Amino acid sequence: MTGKKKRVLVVEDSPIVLKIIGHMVRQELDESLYEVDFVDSMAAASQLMEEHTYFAALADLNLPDAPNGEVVDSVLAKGIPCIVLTGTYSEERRESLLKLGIVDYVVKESRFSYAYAVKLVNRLALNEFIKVLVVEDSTTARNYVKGLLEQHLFQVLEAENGLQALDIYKQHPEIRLIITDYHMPEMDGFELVREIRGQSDKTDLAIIGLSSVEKSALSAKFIKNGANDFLQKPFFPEELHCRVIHNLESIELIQALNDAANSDYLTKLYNRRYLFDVGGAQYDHAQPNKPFAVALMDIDHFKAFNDNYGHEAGDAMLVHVGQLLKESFSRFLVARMGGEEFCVLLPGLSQNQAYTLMNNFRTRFEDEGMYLGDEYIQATISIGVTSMKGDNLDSMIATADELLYRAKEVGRNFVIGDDSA
Ligand SMILES: Nc1nc2c(ncn2[C@@H]2O[C@H](COP(=O)(O)OP(=O)(O)OP(=O)(O)O)[C@@H](O)[C@H]2O)c(=O)[nH]1
Repeated sequence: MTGKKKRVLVVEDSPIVLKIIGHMVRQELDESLYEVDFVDSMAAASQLMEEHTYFAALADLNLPDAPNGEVVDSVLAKGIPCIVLTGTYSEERRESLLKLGIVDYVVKESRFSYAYAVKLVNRLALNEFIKVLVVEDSTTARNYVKGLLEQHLFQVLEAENGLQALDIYKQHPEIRLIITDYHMPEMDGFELVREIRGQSDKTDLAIIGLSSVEKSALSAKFIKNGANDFLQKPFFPEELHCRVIHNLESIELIQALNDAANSDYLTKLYNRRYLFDVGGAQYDHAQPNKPFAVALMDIDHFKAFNDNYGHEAGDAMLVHVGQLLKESFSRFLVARMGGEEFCVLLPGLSQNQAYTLMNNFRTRFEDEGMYLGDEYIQATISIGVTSMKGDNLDSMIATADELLYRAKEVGRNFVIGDDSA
């Protein structure tokens, strides 16, 4: 990891609870991303907060030197998102904690509560990169929702009606969640949902509709129009947070499944299936008057490489090729076809341009080997590159394959293009 680690403070006086949280931290928080400090008193926590900048804190409400939640106040006063650990639960306690602006509270009941608290830290780190659009004409209601989302570190954008929301969504297509009211001037919530669903489906963008209790039929209508979920007003902060997290996690899960289905497990490049699905569509929709090149490449004598250095070293070499390809062709679709064969689609590139890029890659690969323990090992690659358009992507790949075969025939570590064939 290149950036600085995020620092998390845990303040808890019970040794047993500290031990369990320590275990959860090791299980849930990647140590290359987080640095966690454990202390058992307000005095020690105050000292550390003077010395470091914290990303988040888990703080016990009752400490021997701070029996009335003073540590929570001081964590919040420093602007640190705070997850409160409390031994007891009561309605008054809950209300007073929420008023303070904490991220969440966790009743110290079982290891599941501690797991929840620790996982929340990870969630906050993800939230920092997520844009949420709040669409609501009442400033008070909008600010309320915005404030709750900001406690969970989301980047919040605001719109007063559906039309404004559409405009903002156009400017920020990376928005992952829209929370929208129903009654608004210019364009109401239903119309907004219908419009948005014409552009993005439920697996790319979540929409939560807000409706009042008196008009509970609105909730069903929101869903029928394409919202992922709804929330009846007035709602508790916890309800909003749970719905938000639940909907984002669903999208993230689907995204992860899609990624797994489309990528190669070893090199993390796209796989053959993705190449033919997405690359095939790219080819079919390419402008007929524009060039389109396809390169197919294969590591030389890879069987011998495996025999000499072992299968694991072979795997490492495949990952190495994948990394170099990603770096060298970041603008283009790169896929692992299977085995030691890779493909790059180069829409818009002429034969000459594609040939030059491929030859540069060939020499780069030849020059930049990799370390296997202390040993520096190198390999070479042969490439076939064509810009002769066929009926479809398959036929171009077949042509590139013939050229690749020629590159092997003439001695390997070679690029063969249409002209040189
Ligand atoms: N380590 C490793 N090896 C693989 C993987 N997939 C395929 N291979 C090996 O790649 C080798 C490909 O060998 P061949 O097709 O005979 O070709 P080659 O030895 O590279 O020879 P040329 O292509 O003619 O230069 C086989 O030994 C496969 O076992 C993989 O995922 N990991």
